[in-house]
Amino acid sequence: MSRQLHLLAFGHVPGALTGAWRLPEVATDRRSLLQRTIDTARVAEAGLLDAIFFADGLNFGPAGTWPHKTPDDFEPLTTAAALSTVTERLGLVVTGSSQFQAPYNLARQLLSLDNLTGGRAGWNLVTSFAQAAADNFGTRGVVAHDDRYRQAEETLEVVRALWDSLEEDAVIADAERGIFLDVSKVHRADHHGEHFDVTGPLGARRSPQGQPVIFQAGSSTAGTDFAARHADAIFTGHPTFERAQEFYGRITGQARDAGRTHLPIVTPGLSFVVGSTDEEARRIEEHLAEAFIPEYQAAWLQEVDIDVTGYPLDGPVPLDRFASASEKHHTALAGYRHIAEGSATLREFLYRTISAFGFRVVGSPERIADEIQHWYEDGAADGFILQAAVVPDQLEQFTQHVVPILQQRGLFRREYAGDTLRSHLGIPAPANRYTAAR
Ligand SMILES: Cc1cc2nc3c(=O)[nH]c(=O)nc-3n(C[C@H](O)[C@H](O)[C@H](O)COP(=O)(O)O)c2cc1C
Repeated sequence: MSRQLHLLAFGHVPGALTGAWRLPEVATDRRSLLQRTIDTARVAEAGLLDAIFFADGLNFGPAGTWPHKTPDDFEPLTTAAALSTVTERLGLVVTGSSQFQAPYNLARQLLSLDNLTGGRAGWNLVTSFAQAAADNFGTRGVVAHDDRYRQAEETLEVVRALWDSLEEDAVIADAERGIFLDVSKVHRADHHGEHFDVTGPLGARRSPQGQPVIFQAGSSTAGTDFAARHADAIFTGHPTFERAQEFYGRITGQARDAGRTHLPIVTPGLSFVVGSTDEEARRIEEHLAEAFIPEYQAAWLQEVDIDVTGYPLDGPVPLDRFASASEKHHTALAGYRHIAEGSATLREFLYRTISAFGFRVVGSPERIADEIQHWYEDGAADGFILQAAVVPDQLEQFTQHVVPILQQRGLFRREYAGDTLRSHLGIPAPANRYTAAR
């Protein structure tokens, strides 16, 4: 299959802009948060996007953020299940922690979602860096970084073994004999490792796409090593084309070295403001900026060991309040430093960090399409995760005005080629290990 651009959208309401709830058009909107989430998924599907994506930090964030937050932190898996009933083709990618969830539960929930959605589920496997998340699970401190990846490795091994419990043709449904399953095609995981002992089998049939798609976002040495070997698709975030291109070359090189024939898809974050002209986009940007809450953002950054709370917003960025580049937040810190160096004031820095997971473009549909094409054709990305400031509004501007340009240029699909997330992403279904061994 020829190479194809992939577009996913963040599904969190009311959007990626902290303080989006203050915008008059949001504050006076009578839709419930659930309805706004549903509308966002529908816009994503009408725009033929590959998937909608839900991140998850397993905590409510630093206390300094609480006064400014909306309690819309829906749990990703249940949200995706609800959205599956109002969409037909759109992929649904949910974050699940290898650190705090038992592999059996993860395997069961994700394969259930995959079956219930006709093969549209993806798992964003995270190792959960936040101390505040650890505090919610009764663990005494965050497990050391590289140990988290060792555990992630074993979690994924167990989950995949459980997903292989039933071979494709295990179901025979012989009503006459009362035999539903051919037990020679049902397998226990019988896993005994450093962190887990799991017997299995998992009583769920193979999904229409074989198995859920694995997404990963590691950026440290251990993280990229893990992603290069295991991920079907890789989330990442870079403030400049050059950094993204370097990352893309490195991670696909690592995947090749690991012997992978089907290379992972790399999708950096793209934060955008689209208007009919560059001038209009700038006006919309000014309007959005009025809702921004710098105090929220300063408090939020404490989570990645940057503590600039209490410093004058119109003064310089206090760079000595940034942790030295730790493995813990490797790429994030590098990205924030880059932003800090180009910001005249702390206020400007804080505003620009709302798109820290990615590149930011403010402009006409053509300008945004040009950037996408440049990154895609010049080796920096296979696609993007769209982080609209306000959803569904800004996402809809994108699907209505940028997507048609990408289609005209032959970069993006004009219709879905299949019904599963794997078919959108062009990723083959993995063979069941027992079937393959026959
Ligand atoms: C687009 C994107 C989305 C992410 N979503 C989550 C998330 O939902 N939950 C989470 O705990 N971490 C999330 N992360 C953080 C990564 O899982 C990872 O911890 C981070 O990139 C640092 O990499 P490292 O763990 O290899 O140091 C995300 C990262 C990116 C770039």
